[in-house]
Formats: sequence, C-alpha cells, structure tokens
Amino acid sequence: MNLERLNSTKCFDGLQQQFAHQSEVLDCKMRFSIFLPQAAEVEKGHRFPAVYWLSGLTCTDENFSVKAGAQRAAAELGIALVIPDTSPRGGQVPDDPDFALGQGAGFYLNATQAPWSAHYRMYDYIVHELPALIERNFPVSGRRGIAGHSMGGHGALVIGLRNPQSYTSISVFSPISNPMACPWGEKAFNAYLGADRSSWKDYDAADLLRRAPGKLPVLVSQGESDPYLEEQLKPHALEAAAEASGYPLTMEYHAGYDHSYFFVSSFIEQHLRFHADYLLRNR
Ligand SMILES: N[C@@H](CCC(=O)N[C@@H](CS)C(=O)NCC(=O)O)C(=O)O
Repeated sequence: MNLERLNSTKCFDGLQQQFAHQSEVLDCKMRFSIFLPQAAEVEKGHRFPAVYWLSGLTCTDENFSVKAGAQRAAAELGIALVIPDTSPRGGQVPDDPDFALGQGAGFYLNATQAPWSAHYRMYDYIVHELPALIERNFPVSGRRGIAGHSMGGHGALVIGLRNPQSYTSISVFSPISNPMACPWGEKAFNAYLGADRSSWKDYDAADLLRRAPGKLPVLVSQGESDPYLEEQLKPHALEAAAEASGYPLTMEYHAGYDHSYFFVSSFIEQHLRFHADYLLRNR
C-alpha cells in the first residue's frame, strides 16, 4: 500500500498524523489526516471506531485538524478521527477561479460531466476507497460515524443517508441542506452533473431525507448569525423534509454563532459524544 507519512505528532496521549497516498478512484495524489487515541490500546490489538469528518469549501484536511479542537474529546472517548481533503488535487486536476467550484469544492459527488468526471469522484472516495484504506492500515474498526461542516455537512448527510448500513450516526454543522436550490449548489451541480436536475436529487440532503431508507440518528447544529444561513444553507428545507417523512432529526440553533470553526470548536465535543453513544453501543 502506497502510504506516505508526512507528519506524526503526539496529542492528548494519542497521535495526530497526516498521510499522502495515490488514490485510484480520484486518479491523483491525496492527503488525509487521522487522529488515533492512545498507543497503549493499540498495542493490545484494539481497533477504534472512527468519525469521518468532511470539511467545507476552501478547506483541506488541515482546517479541522488545527482549528476544531476535537482531539481531547476523541482521546477521552477512544474514537479515531479521519479527515480527508475536500476534492481531488494537483496540476492535472481541473480547477476554477470560483472558490465554490473545482479544487477545494468537490461537493462529495461523482461528477458525470467533462472535464470534471475524470477526477471528481469524492463520493466513491469517501464511501469506498478511504475507509477500506484506513481499516487496512490503521487500528480502526468498521464502526463509523460521519460528520461535517457546510459543504462537508452536505456530504455527510448525503453519504450517511444513502449508506445507512455503513454508518451508525450522522452529525453536521451548518450544512448546505438543499444544494439544488442555492447558488453554491446550483453552480456546482450544473458543472459536475449537467443541466438535467433529476440527476441532482441523489445529492440533495433535503430531497433524500424525504425518502431515506434507514433511520440513522442525525444531529444538526446551526449558528443563527451565520451569514450564509438563508441564501446558501437553508436548514429550514431540512426541517420541512424531516417533518414530511417523520425522520427523527435533532436540529439545534445557537444564538450568536457564525459559520466559522469557532462555532465548530464550541460544539464538537457534543457531536463526538453524540456519535460515541452509537459507536460504542453493543460492541
Ligand atoms: N472564503 C469564502 C468562504 C468559505 C468558507 O466560509 N469556508 C468555510 C466552509 S464553507 C470554511 O470552513 N473555511 C475555512 C476555515 O474557516 O478554516 C468566502 O470568501 O466567502
């Protein structure tokens, strides 16, 4: 396995690490970060359950690793954190000057349109290639929670709702909830998926929630002072969809918080404890 270790740093008795690898699905070199709780457990052959964290527009694997302050609670709970990049990367990968399209803005989908379709397959990367690689190479089990922020909140909802057998729980901050009906989503879906809007529905969390096959627990945290709330994020579409289908969605609004990682860092411990309730149950 082509796994190149770029960094390894002790943190809360565990290890915060960063790796590069050649992705077959994305056909480019990718980086990811991982936090592994304390080494003593590893020596006993223990495998940690994991929360996969999907970041938002403009992010790499480093934003969450450096800004969210998630490691203390993850170490205490015995949960690994797996933090991928947000798109394929590199000189041969198409890009766009708009920060909401191209590199840093993969939208966790499989693109069908040229020139994007050759590399932009983040859905398959997150659902299949990355967990297989993680579980082959690290003391991490197949018990997975999925979480994310903004575009990554969209990704976590879509991936969790479409693959309820692969995850125990979904939690998101400030998700792009109804990308078919917001400027960021419409521009990206037009480019990646083409003009036929019927092909967009399987990547729209609000649409999926109306017809979700499973009933994974979902926690949503949204800052009320988020400048993107009404135009881009549309959490009310998620609430309306959950109400229509009877989906047990926990939606929490927080007065005064904006869209930044200061908001994420304020509630990440609550999110990890939420996942721990399901990840650590009946093992
Ligand atoms: N840079 C964009 C906003 C992009 C943005 O807010 N990105 C969020 C996710 S959607 C983020 O996490 N940014 C990186 C960070 O705060 O570390 C703008 O100029 O409007």
